[in-house]
Amino acid sequence: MAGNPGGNCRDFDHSPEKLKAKLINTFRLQEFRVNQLEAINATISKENVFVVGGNGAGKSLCYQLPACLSAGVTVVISPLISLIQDQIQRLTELGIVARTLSGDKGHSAADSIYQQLSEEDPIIKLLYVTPEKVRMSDPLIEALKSLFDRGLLARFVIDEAQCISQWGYDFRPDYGTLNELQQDFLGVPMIALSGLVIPPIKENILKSLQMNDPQVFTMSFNPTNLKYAVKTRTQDGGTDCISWIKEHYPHESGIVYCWRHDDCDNMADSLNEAGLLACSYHAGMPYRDREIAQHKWNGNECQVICATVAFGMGIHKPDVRYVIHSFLPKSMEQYHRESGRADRDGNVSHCILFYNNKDYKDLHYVISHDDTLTKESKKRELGNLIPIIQYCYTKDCRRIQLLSYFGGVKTEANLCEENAEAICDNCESANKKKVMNVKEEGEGEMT
Ligand SMILES: Nc1ncnc2c1ncn2[C@@H]1O[C@H](COP(=O)(O)OP(=O)(O)OP(=O)(O)O)[C@@H](O)[C@H]1O
Repeated sequence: MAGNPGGNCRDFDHSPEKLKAKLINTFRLQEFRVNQLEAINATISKENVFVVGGNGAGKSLCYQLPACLSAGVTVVISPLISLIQDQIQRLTELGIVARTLSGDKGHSAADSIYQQLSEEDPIIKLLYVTPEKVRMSDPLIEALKSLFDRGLLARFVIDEAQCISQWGYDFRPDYGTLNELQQDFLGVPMIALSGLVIPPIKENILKSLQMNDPQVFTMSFNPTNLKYAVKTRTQDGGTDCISWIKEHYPHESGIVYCWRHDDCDNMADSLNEAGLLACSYHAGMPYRDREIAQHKWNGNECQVICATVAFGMGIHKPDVRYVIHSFLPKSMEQYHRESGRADRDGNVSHCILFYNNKDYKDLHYVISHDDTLTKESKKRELGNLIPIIQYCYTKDCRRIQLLSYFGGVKTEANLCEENAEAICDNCESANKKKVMNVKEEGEGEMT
C-alpha cells in the first residue's frame, strides 16, 4: 500500500493487527484504502490530522475506527442534520453507539444523552453536533468540559471542513469559531476531513482551524467508475435530458442539476410529461416539501430529482446511475462535488454536462451584476468560470482536466485507463480514431 510518508505504521499500542481486526470485524471491510491506516495511526497517536479526499474516498473511517478504539467520546462537528442522521444510522447498523444532540430533540432525549456522557465510562463512542450547537449550547459546552476534565474527550472531528473557507462554495459562517476548541480543550487532538479543494483553500482551512502542525493525508482523487462527457445543449435543456435519460436509463435513479429555482420546476414538469417520474428540489421550496422530495427520491418513488446546488452534501444514495448538469456549473469544485453524487455502489455511472455557449455569458452577467457580492468575490467567482469552460472545450482526457485542477495529478497519467467501461468521451473517441487508423494502415498494406 503506497501511503503518505508523513504517516507511519509503527507498532503502537494499537498495532496494525488490532486495527485490521477492527476493520474486518466491526466495519465489515477487508483492506484499508491508501492513507486510511496512516491517518488512523496519527489520530490515535494524538496528532492533529487533515484528510483531504474525493467523494466516497472513505474519509469517515479515519475517525470512526479510532473512535471505537479510544477511551472516551469522539465529538464530530458536522454541517447538516441529514448528514448526521445518515452517519448515525450507518454506525448503529454496525453496532457502534453514536448519538446526536442536534435536530429535533425533546428535552428527555437530550437529558438522557447528557446523563450517558456524565457516566464514568460513557457507552457513547461518537457524539455528533452541528457547529451552531457548539456555538450556542451552554449545556453542551459544560458536558464537553466535564469529559475533558475526566480525560474522556478523545478527539474533535471537523467533518466537511471545506465549509470553513469563505472562498469555497460550501461556506458556513458557524465553522469560523471552531478553532476555539483547540484553545479551550488544550491537547485534545483534532482531525479535519475535507472534500477535494484547490491548494489555496486547503491552506485557508488549515489557517482558519489553527491546527497545530497537522499531518496531512490525501486520499483517492480518481472516481474510477464515473464516465464523464460533455454534450452541446441543442434545444431547451429538457428535451436533451429526456432523450438522454430515455435512451440510457429509462428506469434508473438520477439527478438533473439546474441553474435556478424555476429551471428545476420546469425541468421536473417536462420530465413528468415525458413519462419519467421527477420532482423538484431547491431552496425556494418550504423545508418540508424538500424533505418529501428527497424522501421520495431515496425510496425510488421519484426517479429523477431536478435540483439546484441546494441538493448537496450528505447525499449517499447508492444506485444513482447518472448526474446530468443541464447548465454550466459555477466552478470545477462544484462540478466535481455534484457529479460525485453518482457511483456510491461501485458500478459505472454517467456524468453528463449539457453545455451551450450562452451559459458562460449568462453566468458572467449575473455574477457581475450581483450586488450582494464584494468586488473580490466577484473576481473570484468570474475566475472560477474559466477552468470549467476549459473543461467543456477540452479535447483531452476530462478526468485529467478535472482532477489536475485540484493539484497532485500528473497530466501525463492516463487515468481513464483504470476502468475501460468508465472512459471519458474524449478518450473514447481518441481510442476509436486509433483503431480506425490501424485498420486503414492494415488495409493499405494489403492493397
Ligand atoms: N477500506 C475500505 N474498503 C472498502 N470500502 C470502504 C473502505 N473505506 C470506506 N469504504 C466505503 O466507502 C464508502 C464511502 O465512504 P465515506 O462515506 O467515508 O466517504 P467520504 O470520503 O466521507 O466521502 P463523502 O464526503 O463523499 O461522503 C462507504 O460506503 C464506505 O463503507
